[in-house]
This record gives sequence, C-alpha cells and structure tokens, in this order.
Amino acid sequence: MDATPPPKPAAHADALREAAERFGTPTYVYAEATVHERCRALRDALDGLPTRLLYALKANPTPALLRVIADEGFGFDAVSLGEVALLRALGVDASRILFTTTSTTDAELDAAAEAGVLPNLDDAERVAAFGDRHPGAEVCVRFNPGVGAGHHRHVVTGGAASKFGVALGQAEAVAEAAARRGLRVVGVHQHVGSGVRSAAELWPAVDALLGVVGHFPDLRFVDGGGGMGVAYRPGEAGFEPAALRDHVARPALDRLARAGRGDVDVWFEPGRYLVAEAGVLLTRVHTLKDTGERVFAGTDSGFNHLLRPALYDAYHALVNLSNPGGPPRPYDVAGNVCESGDLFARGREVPEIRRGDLLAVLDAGAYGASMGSTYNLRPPPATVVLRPDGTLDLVRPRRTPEDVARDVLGGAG
Ligand SMILES: Cc1ncc(COP(=O)(O)O)c(C=O)c1O
Ligand SMILES: N[C@@H](CCCC[NH3+])C(=O)O
Repeated sequence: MDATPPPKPAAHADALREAAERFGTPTYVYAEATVHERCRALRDALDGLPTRLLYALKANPTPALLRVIADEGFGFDAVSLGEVALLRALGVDASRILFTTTSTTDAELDAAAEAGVLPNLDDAERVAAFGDRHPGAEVCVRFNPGVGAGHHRHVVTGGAASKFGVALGQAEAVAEAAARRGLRVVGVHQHVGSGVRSAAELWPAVDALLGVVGHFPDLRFVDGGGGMGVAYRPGEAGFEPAALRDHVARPALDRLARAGRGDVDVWFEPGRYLVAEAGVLLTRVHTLKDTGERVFAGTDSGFNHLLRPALYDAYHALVNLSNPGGPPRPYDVAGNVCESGDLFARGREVPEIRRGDLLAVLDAGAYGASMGSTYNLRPPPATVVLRPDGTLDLVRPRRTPEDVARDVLGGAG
C-alpha cells in the first residue's frame, strides 16, 4: 500500500458545504492537493528510472488541473484535435503531447503533425499512408497486446475483440512499410484497458509489446499505456505506484537493456489515477419518494453529469454532508433525467437523508464531467477548485437553461 493515502476531498467536508452554499448545486469540486499528491506518488516511485509520465486528459480536461499536472512535469496523451488545441492554448509545448488516434481522419493526423505533435497510429495501412504523406516524419505505433484488462468490458482495449491497435503479428510488415517511406518509428505503444488494479494485470500486455521492439531501430520509448485504477469501494485497493515500478517499469527496462536497447525509455499515460479521487459531485436531494418497497432520493443531478453508474454499473461512494451521523438507511439515489437507469446507487445505505440534504458523490474526478452531456437540455454542473490553501474558486460558472437552449438554436434562431 502507499505510505500516505491521498487527501480525498471528502475529508474537506466543511469546504464542500461552503462550496454548495456559495455556488449552489449540482457542482463539481476538485481538490488540487489531491492531484499534486497523486502526481508525486507516481513520479517519486519512478524517480531515477528512464521513464516519462503523460496524463490522458480525456479523464478530466479542467484547465486548473491540467496546469497542476503540467507543473508536476507530466506530458499529455491527447486523443483529438480539441484536446491538442486546449493544451496548446494553455501553453503546453507540442513536444510534450502524444496524439493517440483511432479511426482518425487524414486531415486530423496532418493537422497534428503540422502542429508538431507526435502521432500515435493504430492501423498498419494508416502508418503506410501517413508515411506517403509525411516521408521522414516520426511516429509512434500502437499495438494490440493480445490481452486485455479493465473494470468493465466496455473499457477493455486489448485482445482479439478490441478495435484498437496493430496486431503484434503485423509488426514486421509495419516496420518494413515505415522504413520504405523513411518514416521513423520512435515509439511503440499499448493500452490494456482502464481500471486495472494490479501490476499483474498490466505486465503481460507490456511484456507482449516488448516482443516487437527488435523490429524498430529508431525507437526512443516504449509506452505501457494507462489504466491504473483507484479504490472506489470501501476496503478496495487501488493501483500501487511501487508495483508499477517493481513489476512493470523495472522488468521492462531490464529486458530492454538485455536486448541492447538501454537507450529506450519506458512511458506510462495514466488518466483516472491522477484525478478520480480529487473530484466530488455535489448534489442536493429535493424528493424523497417512499413507495412502500423502496425509498427514492431524487437529486438535482443525474447521468448527464456522471454517467459511470448507469454505463458501467460503477460504484461511487455517497456521503450525506448534511447528516453525516444519521442512522444508515437504504436508498435508491436517483437523478432527474427521464430514464429509469438514471440512478447513482441502488439500495445503498446512506445516513438518513432528509429533503434538502446535500450529498457528495465521491471519486468523481475522472470520466465524470468529461463524459457529461446536456441530455434533456439540462446545463452541466458548475466547476469549483479547492486550492491547496483552502480557497474555493469558481472556475466554470453555472450555465443556465437559456444558455443550453441557445446552444441548441446554434445562433440560427
Ligand atoms: C490510449 C489510452 N491511454 C490512456 C488512457 C487512460 O486510461 P486511465 O484513465 O484508465 O488511466 C486511456 C483510456 O482508457 C487510453 O485509451
Ligand atoms: N470512461 C471509462 C474509462 C475509459 C477510458 C477511455 N479510454 C470510465 O469511466 O471508467
């Protein structure tokens, strides 16, 4: 286990209550200190090893958090031109960005290359086509390691059923096609899946990827992907940074050294691990419906703000900030979206909820806001950042129903 558990925002109950008073609900609150701490835990574990860490910003592109992560020395794994544009607008140098693609158009790839961002290509034919358009360029190639892992089948990205990556068996052909076009393959990449909780699940994929290194003489790095999971349920264990060092990074570097490739670094690109525990979704209960069989606690949020429970049956701990010492009772905690699957939890024991109580949905910092929508034309939550000195800053004001309606009208009237 890690020596120091991260300071989860739930520990800042008073600040969360203050945020709800000042800025209303629903609101996402992100604790910068937690992001700093998670960055340092990974960085310190890998200290002294020829490694590099990128942040997969699809997990949460909130600019305040990107600044923290950039300041901690991380590069970035971007998956769209929008993400690249955001990073560039924040002053992140193109050399710190990997552009990981799948089913990406030639125009997008060309724009990324133009911007000086390293493309990570995941199809053999597209590598050759990119080489025809950009002879002599540098690229990374994403492989499918043949094995997958993850917290739900939707987020497993390796293995025969996955749409991602070049088959390992095509490595030689890709290398030849690249060489014919003077394309320099400077990185090979794999991402096994998301929500991986042990190095034992990650290593087989990295091990498989290392098998293709011999085909690529220009290699500077092997990217072992992201996927490091966090503890969502009480008593669960998250991914241990020391295990990443001892059971993935070191064995990979040893194997590279034995193959005479001591000049090749090992990269990782976590998303969730850096931000999940930093985020809380604050929501207020305004309806308590007792059907005789179940009690529904109806909130002012829903799966338009946090999709994970509906999409993956994901568990997020719930805290009643208004009545933390109340007697536990079972609730179906529901949202206000017009779908039956719009529940944060089913039959969950929570300290007694009264109408008007403030709930905190924990560990909502990764794939919460970033997967949000305006379904039912409800505006997204406001965004508040809890600075390390305890200051609460509203970084994205609440938008109104009229704002959302205007977006739909598209200015066309
Ligand atoms: C290519 C790639 N890298 C990194 C990540 C980050 O994953 P996670 O948030 O599980 O660390 C993802 C998302 O699963 C991904 O698709
Ligand atoms: N959205 C997923 C993770 C998938 C990451 C995308 N590669 C989740 O919430 O768990």
